[in-house]
Amino acid sequence: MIKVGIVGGTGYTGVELLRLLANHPSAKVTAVTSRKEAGMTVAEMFPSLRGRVDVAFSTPDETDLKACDVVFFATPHGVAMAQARELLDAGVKVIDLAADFRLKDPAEFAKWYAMEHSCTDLLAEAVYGLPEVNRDAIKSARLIGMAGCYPTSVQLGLLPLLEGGKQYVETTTLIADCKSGVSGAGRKAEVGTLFAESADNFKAYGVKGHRHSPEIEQGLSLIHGAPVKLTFVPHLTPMIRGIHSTIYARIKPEGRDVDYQQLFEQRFAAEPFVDVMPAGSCPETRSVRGANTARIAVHRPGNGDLLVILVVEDNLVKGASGQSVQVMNLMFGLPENAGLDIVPLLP
Ligand SMILES: NC(=O)C1=CN([C@@H]2O[C@H](COP(=O)(O)OP(=O)(O)OC[C@H]3O[C@@H](n4cnc5c(N)ncnc54)[C@H](OP(=O)(O)O)[C@@H]3O)[C@@H](O)[C@H]2O)C=CC1
Ligand SMILES: CC(=O)N[C@@H](CCC(=O)OP(=O)(O)O)C(=O)O
Repeated sequence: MIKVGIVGGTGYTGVELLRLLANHPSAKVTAVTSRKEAGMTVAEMFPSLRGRVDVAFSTPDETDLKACDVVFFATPHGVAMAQARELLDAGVKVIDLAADFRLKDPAEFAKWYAMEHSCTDLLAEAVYGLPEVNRDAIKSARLIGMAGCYPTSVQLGLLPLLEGGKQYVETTTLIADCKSGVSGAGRKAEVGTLFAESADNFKAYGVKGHRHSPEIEQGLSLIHGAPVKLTFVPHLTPMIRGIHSTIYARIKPEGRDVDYQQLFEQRFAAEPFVDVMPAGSCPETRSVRGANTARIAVHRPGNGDLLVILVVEDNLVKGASGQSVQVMNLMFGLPENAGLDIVPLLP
């Protein structure tokens, strides 16, 4: 049994990890931290886990994380980079759900996250946690910087078009118009996610620049093998879970005769967690709620020069905790879908 530690078990991605790992056949949560709720059992805090998780929160200082085989950081940016070195030296694998190990350039990290990177020596070693792109590297990694929630959906939606230097679409005019449910902002108190502020409302944010833009451009440029530019506009929608990304890509002359439905179906045929919908479909966020699946549809309106790619995922599952369990499975040589064989909850 793999011994799992979770730093930040009271947040939305933390409790989602607890839920998913409660059903995992080969992993058990043996340590979970919270500074505010230390002493309380997980089941007292989250009655949804009564009878399923038998562990109590303890403070990060009191928790013996070095006794774990793997530690997930479900914490704000800046926490994992302060502890990763010590854990790795003790032989513990580290999976960070925050952005500490996503961007390869520490100056970009400082610019977007308003803090200096305190562990730059590990940036080169860290592997980006997006299995459909980096599966082999993940299998042998000790340290993972999980892909962000919006970046997961956008990179999956563009993967078949850009991979390996493909010249089907223009790579300087890409647009990702993305919408997220409010759990994407975490469980911390913020005026913008109050019911009275976010319910019955719809708004864009971060239009001038969002911290996921450099992550998406870095990832797409690596996928393509040449610089890729993208305009990313996130929106907040009055739902709890879910991301819907609408991606626009202008077809180049070289891409006019491509059968895009077939391209997407073939690219993802062997992927356990990516479902390419039949031609003409419009995937709904509720079709993936609670599950580790991204559903994708590719459209070419009027058979013209613009591709419209629709991607839905659950931000807390394929966008965060589920994908991080998928990554753990790969790191430990387990079946990739262990603990993740979940039918979405509907309605
Ligand atoms: N929500 C989402 O959809 C997604 C989130 N992420 C990323 O995952 C991470 C966690 O997100 P989320 O679960 O939403 O966040 P939350 O705000 O819901 O939870 C944060 C957790 O971290 C703990 N924590 C806060 N500060 C510290 C600290 N300094 N040291 C140790 N523990 C701390 C909190 O507990 P306590 O204060 O009691 O210690 C809490 O359990 C973030 O980096 C986020 O960007 C990634 C993809 C999607
Ligand atoms: C709705 C909302 O506020 N979403 C968050 C992104 C979700 C998140 O936590 O970002 P990571 O995937 O990088 O960890 C935001 O825009 O900052």
